[in-house]
Amino acid sequence: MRYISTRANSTSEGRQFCDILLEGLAPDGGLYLPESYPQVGAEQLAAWRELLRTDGYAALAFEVASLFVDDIPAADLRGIVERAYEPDKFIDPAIVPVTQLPDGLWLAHLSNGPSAAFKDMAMQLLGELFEYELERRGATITILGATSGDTGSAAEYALMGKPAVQVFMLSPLGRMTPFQQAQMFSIDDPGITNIAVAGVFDDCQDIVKEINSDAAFKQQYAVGAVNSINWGRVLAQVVYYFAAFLQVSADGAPVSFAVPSGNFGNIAAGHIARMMGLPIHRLVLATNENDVLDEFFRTGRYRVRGSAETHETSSPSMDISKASNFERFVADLLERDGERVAILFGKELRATGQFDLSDEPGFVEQVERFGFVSGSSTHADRLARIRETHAADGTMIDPHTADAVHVARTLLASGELDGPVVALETALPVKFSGTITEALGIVPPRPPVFEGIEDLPRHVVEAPNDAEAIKALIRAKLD
Ligand SMILES: Cc1ncc(COP(=O)(O)O)c(C=O)c1O
Ligand SMILES: N[C@@H](CCOP(=O)(O)O)C(=O)O
Repeated sequence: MRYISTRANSTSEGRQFCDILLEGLAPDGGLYLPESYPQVGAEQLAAWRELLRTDGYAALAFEVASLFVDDIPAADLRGIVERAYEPDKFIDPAIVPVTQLPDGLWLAHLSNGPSAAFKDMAMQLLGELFEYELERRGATITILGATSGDTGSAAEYALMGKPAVQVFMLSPLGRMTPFQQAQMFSIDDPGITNIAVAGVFDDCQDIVKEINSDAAFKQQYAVGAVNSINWGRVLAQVVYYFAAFLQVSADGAPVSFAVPSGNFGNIAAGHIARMMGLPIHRLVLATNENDVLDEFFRTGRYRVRGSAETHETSSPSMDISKASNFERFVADLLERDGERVAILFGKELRATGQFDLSDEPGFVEQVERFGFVSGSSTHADRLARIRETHAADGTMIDPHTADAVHVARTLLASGELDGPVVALETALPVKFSGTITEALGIVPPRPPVFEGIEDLPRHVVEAPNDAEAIKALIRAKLD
Protein backbone atom coordinates (compact mmCIF):
# COMPACT_ATOMS: atom_id res chain seq x y z
CA MET A 1 0.00 0.00 0.00
CA ARG A 2 1.35 3.40 -0.99
CA TYR A 3 0.19 6.79 0.28
CA ILE A 4 -0.03 10.08 -1.57
CA SER A 5 -0.75 13.61 -0.43
CA THR A 6 -4.16 15.14 -1.08
CA ARG A 7 -2.21 17.86 -2.91
CA ALA A 8 -0.06 15.49 -4.97
CA ASN A 9 0.32 16.02 -8.69
CA SER A 10 0.52 13.24 -11.25
CA THR A 11 4.30 12.90 -10.85
CA SER A 12 4.24 12.42 -7.06
CA GLU A 13 5.51 9.08 -5.80
CA GLY A 14 3.67 7.02 -3.23
CA ARG A 15 5.15 6.63 0.26
CA GLN A 16 5.14 3.71 2.68
CA PHE A 17 3.02 3.58 5.83
CA CYS A 18 5.84 3.88 8.40
CA ASP A 19 7.34 6.89 6.61
CA ILE A 20 4.10 8.82 6.64
CA LEU A 21 3.37 7.69 10.20
CA LEU A 22 6.45 9.55 11.41
CA GLU A 23 6.07 12.43 8.99
CA GLY A 24 2.44 13.36 9.81
CA LEU A 25 1.69 16.20 7.45
CA ALA A 26 2.95 15.87 3.85
CA PRO A 27 5.72 18.28 2.79
CA ASP A 28 3.34 20.03 0.36
CA GLY A 29 0.96 20.84 3.24
CA GLY A 30 -1.52 18.14 2.20
CA LEU A 31 -2.74 15.07 4.10
CA TYR A 32 -1.83 11.52 3.19
CA LEU A 33 -4.39 9.11 1.77
CA PRO A 34 -3.93 5.57 0.46
CA GLU A 35 -3.62 5.53 -3.34
CA SER A 36 -6.79 3.41 -3.42
CA TYR A 37 -9.10 2.00 -0.78
CA PRO A 38 -8.92 -1.76 -0.16
CA GLN A 39 -12.31 -3.39 -0.71
CA VAL A 40 -14.14 -5.56 1.80
CA GLY A 41 -17.02 -7.76 0.61
CA ALA A 42 -19.96 -9.45 2.32
CA GLU A 43 -18.12 -12.73 2.87
CA GLN A 44 -15.22 -10.98 4.54
CA LEU A 45 -17.62 -9.03 6.75
CA ALA A 46 -19.36 -12.25 7.82
CA ALA A 47 -15.99 -13.78 8.73
CA TRP A 48 -15.01 -10.63 10.67
CA ARG A 49 -18.33 -10.68 12.56
CA GLU A 50 -17.42 -14.12 13.83
CA LEU A 51 -13.83 -13.08 14.52
CA LEU A 52 -14.96 -10.08 16.59
CA ARG A 53 -17.31 -12.32 18.56
CA THR A 54 -14.73 -15.02 19.28
CA ASP A 55 -11.38 -13.18 19.36
CA GLY A 56 -12.33 -9.61 20.23
CA TYR A 57 -11.57 -6.08 19.05
CA ALA A 58 -7.78 -6.45 18.68
CA ALA A 59 -8.22 -9.33 16.23
CA LEU A 60 -10.53 -7.24 14.06
CA ALA A 61 -8.19 -4.24 14.31
CA PHE A 62 -5.31 -6.39 13.10
CA GLU A 63 -7.32 -7.52 10.05
CA VAL A 64 -8.25 -3.97 9.10
CA ALA A 65 -4.76 -2.58 9.77
CA SER A 66 -3.21 -5.34 7.65
CA LEU A 67 -5.05 -3.97 4.62
CA PHE A 68 -3.22 -0.66 4.99
CA VAL A 69 0.17 -1.57 6.48
CA ASP A 70 2.57 -3.71 4.49
CA ASP A 71 5.91 -2.49 5.82
CA ILE A 72 5.65 -4.08 9.28
CA PRO A 73 5.92 -7.89 9.46
CA ALA A 74 2.53 -9.45 10.25
CA ALA A 75 3.63 -10.97 13.57
CA ASP A 76 4.98 -7.60 14.74
CA LEU A 77 1.85 -5.77 13.64
CA ARG A 78 -0.30 -8.28 15.51
CA GLY A 79 1.76 -7.67 18.67
CA ILE A 80 1.43 -3.89 18.27
CA VAL A 81 -2.34 -4.10 17.87
CA GLU A 82 -2.74 -6.52 20.77
CA ARG A 83 -0.77 -4.23 23.09
CA ALA A 84 -2.84 -1.21 21.94
CA TYR A 85 -6.17 -2.93 22.59
CA GLU A 86 -5.42 -4.92 25.74
CA PRO A 87 -8.87 -5.30 27.31
CA ASP A 88 -7.49 -4.27 30.74
CA LYS A 89 -6.86 -0.73 29.50
CA PHE A 90 -10.55 -0.20 28.79
CA ILE A 91 -13.45 0.12 31.25
CA ASP A 92 -15.35 -2.49 29.20
CA PRO A 93 -13.29 -5.41 27.86
CA ALA A 94 -15.48 -5.42 24.72
CA ILE A 95 -13.61 -2.13 24.00
CA VAL A 96 -16.38 -0.84 21.70
CA PRO A 97 -19.64 -2.12 23.20
CA VAL A 98 -22.85 -1.14 21.45
CA THR A 99 -26.13 -0.53 23.29
CA GLN A 100 -29.63 0.36 22.14
CA LEU A 101 -31.76 3.15 23.61
CA PRO A 102 -35.51 2.65 24.13
CA ASP A 103 -36.34 4.67 20.96
CA GLY A 104 -34.21 2.30 18.85
CA LEU A 105 -31.17 4.54 18.41
CA TRP A 106 -27.89 2.67 18.94
CA LEU A 107 -24.90 4.03 20.83
CA ALA A 108 -21.36 2.84 20.05
CA HIS A 109 -19.34 3.50 23.19
CA LEU A 110 -15.91 4.77 22.14
CA SER A 111 -14.81 6.42 25.36
CA ASN A 112 -13.91 3.46 27.56
CA GLY A 113 -10.17 4.04 27.26
CA PRO A 114 -7.62 5.61 29.63
CA SER A 115 -8.57 9.28 29.01
CA ALA A 116 -12.35 8.75 28.77
CA ALA A 117 -12.72 9.99 25.18
CA PHE A 118 -12.82 8.34 21.76
CA LYS A 119 -9.34 9.67 20.99
CA ASP A 120 -7.92 6.76 22.99
CA MET A 121 -9.17 4.37 20.31
CA ALA A 122 -6.56 5.70 17.90
CA MET A 123 -3.98 7.09 20.26
CA GLN A 124 -3.33 3.77 21.96
CA LEU A 125 -2.44 2.28 18.59
CA LEU A 126 -0.41 5.30 17.51
CA GLY A 127 1.64 5.13 20.73
CA GLU A 128 2.54 1.50 20.07
CA LEU A 129 3.29 2.16 16.39
CA PHE A 130 5.58 5.09 17.21
CA GLU A 131 7.48 3.10 19.82
CA TYR A 132 7.96 0.16 17.45
CA GLU A 133 9.07 2.20 14.44
CA LEU A 134 11.34 4.57 16.37
CA GLU A 135 13.10 1.63 17.96
CA ARG A 136 13.44 -0.09 14.58
CA ARG A 137 15.08 3.06 13.15
CA GLY A 138 16.97 4.07 16.28
CA ALA A 139 15.24 7.44 15.95
CA THR A 140 13.44 9.98 18.12
CA ILE A 141 10.41 12.16 17.40
CA THR A 142 9.07 15.51 18.55
CA ILE A 143 5.30 15.38 18.63
CA LEU A 144 3.70 18.76 18.11
CA GLY A 145 -0.05 18.59 18.67
CA ALA A 146 -3.08 20.81 19.03
CA THR A 147 -6.04 20.00 21.25
CA SER A 148 -9.41 21.41 22.11
CA GLY A 149 -9.48 19.12 25.13
CA ASP A 150 -9.45 15.42 24.30
CA THR A 151 -6.66 14.68 21.81
CA GLY A 152 -4.16 16.20 24.25
CA SER A 153 -4.85 13.94 27.22
CA ALA A 154 -5.30 10.83 25.05
CA ALA A 155 -1.93 11.50 23.35
CA GLU A 156 -0.14 12.25 26.60
CA TYR A 157 -1.53 9.16 28.32
CA ALA A 158 -0.42 7.06 25.33
CA LEU A 159 3.04 8.61 24.92
CA MET A 160 4.27 9.50 28.40
CA GLY A 161 7.26 7.54 29.56
CA LYS A 162 8.33 6.69 25.99
CA PRO A 163 11.99 7.79 25.90
CA ALA A 164 12.14 8.37 22.13
CA VAL A 165 9.18 10.78 22.19
CA GLN A 166 8.93 14.41 23.29
CA VAL A 167 5.40 15.87 23.24
CA PHE A 168 4.56 19.58 22.92
CA MET A 169 0.79 19.98 23.17
CA LEU A 170 -0.88 23.30 22.34
CA SER A 171 -4.28 24.04 23.84
CA PRO A 172 -6.52 27.12 23.77
CA LEU A 173 -5.96 29.08 26.99
CA GLY A 174 -8.99 28.89 29.28
CA ARG A 175 -11.23 27.09 26.80
CA MET A 176 -11.09 23.52 28.07
CA THR A 177 -13.22 22.26 30.96
CA PRO A 178 -11.56 22.12 34.40
CA PHE A 179 -11.48 18.30 34.13
CA GLN A 180 -9.83 18.37 30.67
CA GLN A 181 -7.24 20.87 31.92
CA ALA A 182 -6.54 18.77 35.00
CA GLN A 183 -6.10 15.60 32.93
CA MET A 184 -3.33 17.17 30.88
CA PHE A 185 -1.78 19.68 33.23
CA SER A 186 -1.45 17.25 36.13
CA ILE A 187 0.94 15.09 34.10
CA ASP A 188 4.47 15.47 35.43
CA ASP A 189 6.69 13.77 32.86
CA PRO A 190 9.98 14.93 31.33
CA GLY A 191 8.66 14.07 27.85
CA ILE A 192 5.50 16.16 28.07
CA THR A 193 5.22 19.95 27.66
CA ASN A 194 1.76 21.54 27.86
CA ILE A 195 1.49 24.96 26.23
CA ALA A 196 -1.65 27.07 26.69
CA VAL A 197 -1.89 29.41 23.71
CA ALA A 198 -3.70 32.75 23.80
CA GLY A 199 -6.21 31.82 21.10
CA VAL A 200 -8.76 29.22 20.00
CA PHE A 201 -8.14 25.63 18.88
CA ASP A 202 -7.85 26.71 15.23
CA ASP A 203 -4.99 29.04 16.18
CA CYS A 204 -3.19 26.09 17.82
CA GLN A 205 -3.78 23.95 14.74
CA ASP A 206 -2.54 26.75 12.46
CA ILE A 207 0.66 26.95 14.50
CA VAL A 208 1.15 23.19 14.17
CA LYS A 209 0.79 23.46 10.39
CA GLU A 210 3.03 26.52 10.13
CA ILE A 211 5.81 24.81 12.07
CA ASN A 212 5.41 21.69 9.94
CA SER A 213 5.84 23.81 6.82
CA ASP A 214 9.27 24.99 8.05
CA ALA A 215 11.18 22.11 6.43
CA ALA A 216 14.48 22.87 8.17
CA PHE A 217 12.91 23.02 11.64
CA LYS A 218 10.81 19.92 10.95
CA GLN A 219 13.87 17.99 9.90
CA GLN A 220 16.12 19.24 12.71
CA TYR A 221 13.64 18.29 15.45
CA ALA A 222 11.95 15.36 13.64
CA VAL A 223 8.53 16.95 14.08
CA GLY A 224 5.64 14.49 13.88
CA ALA A 225 1.90 14.64 14.49
CA VAL A 226 -0.73 12.95 16.65
CA ASN A 227 -3.70 14.92 15.40
CA SER A 228 -5.96 13.38 12.81
CA ILE A 229 -3.80 14.97 10.12
CA ASN A 230 -1.72 11.82 10.77
CA TRP A 231 -3.05 8.96 8.63
CA GLY A 232 -2.32 6.50 11.46
CA ARG A 233 -5.04 8.20 13.54
CA VAL A 234 -7.63 7.86 10.81
CA LEU A 235 -6.72 4.25 10.06
CA ALA A 236 -7.23 3.32 13.72
CA GLN A 237 -10.58 5.10 13.75
CA VAL A 238 -11.80 3.17 10.68
CA VAL A 239 -11.78 -0.02 12.78
CA TYR A 240 -14.56 0.99 15.16
CA TYR A 241 -16.99 1.62 12.29
CA PHE A 242 -16.49 -2.02 11.33
CA ALA A 243 -16.81 -3.15 14.96
CA ALA A 244 -20.03 -1.23 15.54
CA PHE A 245 -21.52 -2.28 12.21
CA LEU A 246 -20.79 -5.96 12.83
CA GLN A 247 -22.56 -5.82 16.19
CA VAL A 248 -25.64 -3.92 14.98
CA SER A 249 -26.19 -5.50 11.55
CA ALA A 250 -26.57 -9.25 12.04
CA ASP A 251 -27.36 -9.81 8.34
CA GLY A 252 -25.11 -7.24 6.66
CA ALA A 253 -27.94 -4.76 6.00
CA PRO A 254 -26.88 -1.09 5.87
CA VAL A 255 -26.59 1.04 8.98
CA SER A 256 -26.17 4.82 9.37
CA PHE A 257 -23.73 6.53 11.73
CA ALA A 258 -24.32 9.85 13.50
CA VAL A 259 -20.99 11.49 14.24
CA PRO A 260 -20.31 14.55 16.42
CA SER A 261 -17.88 16.51 14.28
CA GLY A 262 -15.30 19.25 14.62
CA ASN A 263 -11.98 18.52 12.93
CA PHE A 264 -13.67 15.96 10.61
CA GLY A 265 -11.30 13.14 11.65
CA ASN A 266 -13.94 10.89 13.14
CA ILE A 267 -16.34 11.10 10.23
CA ALA A 268 -13.45 10.95 7.71
CA ALA A 269 -12.78 7.48 9.12
CA GLY A 270 -16.46 6.62 8.52
CA HIS A 271 -16.17 7.91 4.97
CA ILE A 272 -13.16 5.67 4.40
CA ALA A 273 -14.93 2.63 5.88
CA ARG A 274 -17.82 3.33 3.49
CA MET A 275 -15.41 3.70 0.53
CA MET A 276 -14.01 0.28 1.52
CA GLY A 277 -17.46 -1.21 1.03
CA LEU A 278 -18.81 -1.22 4.60
CA PRO A 279 -22.60 -0.96 4.09
CA ILE A 280 -23.07 2.50 5.59
CA HIS A 281 -26.33 4.09 4.47
CA ARG A 282 -25.82 7.65 5.71
CA LEU A 283 -23.00 9.44 7.49
CA VAL A 284 -24.83 11.94 9.67
CA LEU A 285 -22.53 14.84 10.43
CA ALA A 286 -23.48 16.74 13.59
CA THR A 287 -21.95 20.05 14.63
CA ASN A 288 -22.56 22.41 17.53
CA GLU A 289 -23.04 26.15 16.93
CA ASN A 290 -19.69 26.10 15.07
CA ASP A 291 -21.47 24.87 11.97
CA VAL A 292 -18.94 25.30 9.14
CA LEU A 293 -19.26 21.64 8.13
CA ASP A 294 -23.05 21.55 8.37
CA GLU A 295 -23.13 24.64 6.16
CA PHE A 296 -20.93 22.88 3.60
CA PHE A 297 -23.10 19.78 3.40
CA ARG A 298 -26.25 21.89 3.11
CA THR A 299 -24.95 24.41 0.56
CA GLY A 300 -21.65 23.26 -1.00
CA ARG A 301 -19.95 26.35 0.39
CA TYR A 302 -16.99 25.88 2.76
CA ARG A 303 -16.54 29.11 4.70
CA VAL A 304 -14.02 29.01 7.52
CA ARG A 305 -14.54 31.38 10.44
CA GLY A 306 -12.00 33.49 12.28
CA SER A 307 -11.21 33.16 15.98
CA ALA A 308 -13.63 35.93 16.89
CA GLU A 309 -16.49 34.09 15.17
CA THR A 310 -15.69 30.72 16.76
CA HIS A 311 -18.28 30.26 19.50
CA GLU A 312 -17.39 28.99 22.93
CA THR A 313 -19.97 26.23 23.42
CA SER A 314 -20.97 23.49 25.86
CA SER A 315 -19.50 20.87 23.51
CA PRO A 316 -16.12 22.64 23.63
CA SER A 317 -14.03 19.93 21.99
CA MET A 318 -15.91 20.70 18.78
CA ASP A 319 -15.29 24.47 18.88
CA ILE A 320 -13.48 24.23 15.57
CA SER A 321 -13.96 26.36 12.46
CA LYS A 322 -11.23 25.02 10.17
CA ALA A 323 -11.65 21.27 9.89
CA SER A 324 -8.24 19.88 9.02
CA ASN A 325 -9.41 16.51 7.82
CA PHE A 326 -12.09 17.88 5.55
CA GLU A 327 -9.35 18.08 2.91
CA ARG A 328 -9.30 14.27 2.73
CA PHE A 329 -12.98 14.17 1.84
CA VAL A 330 -12.67 16.98 -0.71
CA ALA A 331 -9.81 15.08 -2.38
CA ASP A 332 -12.19 12.14 -2.91
CA LEU A 333 -15.04 14.42 -3.99
CA LEU A 334 -12.73 15.93 -6.64
CA GLU A 335 -11.56 12.44 -7.66
CA ARG A 336 -8.07 13.05 -6.28
CA ASP A 337 -7.37 16.12 -8.38
CA GLY A 338 -4.41 17.12 -6.18
CA GLU A 339 -3.61 20.30 -8.04
CA ARG A 340 -7.17 21.55 -7.51
CA VAL A 341 -7.12 20.52 -3.84
CA ALA A 342 -3.84 22.42 -3.41
CA ILE A 343 -5.38 25.58 -4.86
CA LEU A 344 -8.58 25.32 -2.79
CA PHE A 345 -6.88 24.64 0.55
CA GLY A 346 -3.87 26.84 -0.23
CA LYS A 347 -4.29 29.98 -2.28
CA GLU A 348 -8.08 30.17 -2.27
CA LEU A 349 -8.69 29.68 1.46
CA ARG A 350 -5.83 32.02 2.27
CA ALA A 351 -7.13 34.74 -0.04
CA THR A 352 -10.89 34.52 0.52
CA GLY A 353 -11.46 32.23 3.52
CA GLN A 354 -13.91 30.16 1.50
CA PHE A 355 -14.60 28.06 -1.57
CA ASP A 356 -17.74 26.87 -3.27
CA LEU A 357 -18.22 23.36 -4.67
CA SER A 358 -22.00 23.56 -5.07
CA ASP A 359 -21.79 23.17 -8.88
CA GLU A 360 -19.25 20.38 -8.72
CA PRO A 361 -20.70 17.06 -10.00
CA GLY A 362 -19.15 15.33 -6.99
CA PHE A 363 -21.10 17.62 -4.65
CA VAL A 364 -24.38 17.45 -6.57
CA GLU A 365 -24.26 13.66 -6.38
CA GLN A 366 -22.63 13.50 -2.95
CA VAL A 367 -25.56 12.05 -0.98
CA GLU A 368 -25.77 9.13 -3.42
CA ARG A 369 -22.01 8.70 -3.76
CA PHE A 370 -20.81 9.51 -0.26
CA GLY A 371 -23.92 9.43 1.93
CA PHE A 372 -23.41 12.60 3.98
CA VAL A 373 -26.35 14.38 5.60
CA SER A 374 -25.92 16.97 8.34
CA GLY A 375 -27.35 19.16 11.05
CA SER A 376 -26.32 21.28 14.01
CA SER A 377 -27.41 21.85 17.56
CA THR A 378 -27.54 24.51 20.23
CA HIS A 379 -26.89 24.50 23.95
CA ALA A 380 -30.64 24.12 24.56
CA ASP A 381 -30.76 21.13 22.16
CA ARG A 382 -27.90 19.43 24.00
CA LEU A 383 -29.52 19.92 27.39
CA ALA A 384 -32.83 18.59 26.06
CA ARG A 385 -31.22 15.48 24.52
CA ILE A 386 -29.17 14.76 27.65
CA ARG A 387 -32.39 14.98 29.73
CA GLU A 388 -34.54 12.99 27.29
CA THR A 389 -31.94 10.20 26.97
CA HIS A 390 -31.45 10.02 30.72
CA ALA A 391 -35.19 10.01 31.41
CA ALA A 392 -35.77 7.12 28.98
CA ASP A 393 -33.58 4.51 30.68
CA GLY A 394 -30.95 6.26 32.82
CA THR A 395 -28.30 6.50 30.06
CA MET A 396 -26.13 9.57 30.58
CA ILE A 397 -24.53 11.05 27.46
CA ASP A 398 -21.95 13.80 27.21
CA PRO A 399 -22.69 17.05 25.32
CA HIS A 400 -20.78 15.97 22.15
CA THR A 401 -22.67 12.69 21.96
CA ALA A 402 -25.81 14.77 22.55
CA ASP A 403 -25.00 16.77 19.39
CA ALA A 404 -25.05 13.52 17.40
CA VAL A 405 -28.17 12.22 19.12
CA HIS A 406 -29.94 15.52 18.47
CA VAL A 407 -29.18 15.59 14.75
CA ALA A 408 -29.98 11.88 14.31
CA ARG A 409 -33.33 12.18 16.12
CA THR A 410 -34.21 15.37 14.23
CA LEU A 411 -33.50 13.81 10.81
CA LEU A 412 -35.30 10.58 11.76
CA ALA A 413 -38.35 12.58 12.85
CA SER A 414 -38.40 14.59 9.61
CA GLY A 415 -38.05 11.45 7.47
CA GLU A 416 -34.68 12.59 6.03
CA LEU A 417 -33.07 9.55 7.66
CA ASP A 418 -34.31 6.01 8.07
CA GLY A 419 -33.13 2.56 9.09
CA PRO A 420 -30.86 1.70 12.01
CA VAL A 421 -28.69 4.58 13.22
CA VAL A 422 -25.64 4.29 15.45
CA ALA A 423 -24.64 7.48 17.29
CA LEU A 424 -20.96 7.54 18.19
CA GLU A 425 -20.46 8.24 21.90
CA THR A 426 -17.24 10.23 22.00
CA ALA A 427 -16.59 11.11 25.66
CA LEU A 428 -17.67 10.22 29.18
CA PRO A 429 -19.98 12.74 30.87
CA VAL A 430 -17.43 13.27 33.69
CA LYS A 431 -15.33 15.41 31.33
CA PHE A 432 -18.18 17.92 31.02
CA SER A 433 -19.79 17.77 34.43
CA GLY A 434 -20.90 21.43 34.42
CA THR A 435 -23.24 20.85 31.49
CA ILE A 436 -24.44 17.49 32.80
CA THR A 437 -25.26 19.04 36.17
CA GLU A 438 -27.08 21.87 34.41
CA ALA A 439 -29.12 19.36 32.41
CA LEU A 440 -29.83 16.71 35.03
CA GLY A 441 -29.16 18.31 38.40
CA ILE A 442 -26.74 15.50 39.24
CA VAL A 443 -22.99 15.20 39.06
CA PRO A 444 -21.81 12.51 36.59
CA PRO A 445 -20.00 9.50 38.05
CA ARG A 446 -16.21 9.78 38.15
CA PRO A 447 -14.04 6.70 37.52
CA PRO A 448 -11.79 6.24 40.60
CA VAL A 449 -8.62 6.79 38.53
CA PHE A 450 -9.60 10.47 38.06
CA GLU A 451 -10.33 11.15 41.74
CA GLY A 452 -8.80 14.47 42.85
CA ILE A 453 -6.96 15.31 39.60
CA GLU A 454 -8.06 18.95 39.79
CA ASP A 455 -6.12 19.30 43.08
CA LEU A 456 -2.77 18.16 41.63
CA PRO A 457 -0.03 20.69 40.73
CA ARG A 458 -0.37 22.07 37.18
CA HIS A 459 2.40 21.69 34.59
CA VAL A 460 1.67 24.17 31.80
CA VAL A 461 3.31 27.21 30.28
CA GLU A 462 1.45 30.05 28.60
CA ALA A 463 2.45 31.33 25.18
CA PRO A 464 1.29 33.94 22.68
CA ASN A 465 -0.51 32.91 19.49
CA ASP A 466 2.73 32.86 17.52
CA ALA A 467 4.58 29.98 15.84
CA GLU A 468 7.98 31.56 16.53
CA ALA A 469 7.25 31.63 20.27
CA ILE A 470 6.36 27.93 20.16
CA LYS A 471 9.52 27.10 18.19
CA ALA A 472 11.52 28.96 20.84
CA LEU A 473 9.95 26.80 23.57
CA ILE A 474 10.79 23.64 21.61
CA ARG A 475 14.38 24.77 21.06
CA ALA A 476 14.76 25.74 24.71
CA LYS A 477 13.75 22.27 25.81
CA LEU A 478 15.52 20.17 23.18
CA ASP A 479 18.77 22.02 22.36
C1 LIG B 1 -15.56 14.46 22.61
C2 LIG B 1 -15.38 14.81 21.17
N1 LIG B 1 -16.39 14.57 20.34
C3 LIG B 1 -16.29 14.86 19.03
C4 LIG B 1 -15.16 15.45 18.49
C5 LIG B 1 -15.13 15.74 17.03
O1 LIG B 1 -14.33 14.83 16.34
P1 LIG B 1 -13.54 15.24 15.02
O2 LIG B 1 -12.67 16.39 15.39
O3 LIG B 1 -12.79 14.06 14.65
O4 LIG B 1 -14.56 15.67 14.03
C6 LIG B 1 -14.09 15.74 19.34
C7 LIG B 1 -12.82 16.35 18.91
O5 LIG B 1 -12.37 16.32 17.87
C8 LIG B 1 -14.19 15.38 20.70
O6 LIG B 1 -13.16 15.58 21.51
N1 LIG C 1 -11.47 17.65 19.49
C1 LIG C 1 -10.07 17.46 19.33
C2 LIG C 1 -9.48 18.42 18.34
C3 LIG C 1 -8.33 17.80 17.60
O1 LIG C 1 -8.80 16.84 16.75
P1 LIG C 1 -7.92 15.69 16.11
O2 LIG C 1 -8.86 14.55 16.01
O3 LIG C 1 -7.49 16.22 14.80
O4 LIG C 1 -6.77 15.41 17.00
C4 LIG C 1 -9.45 17.50 20.70
O5 LIG C 1 -10.13 17.14 21.63
O6 LIG C 1 -8.34 17.90 20.90
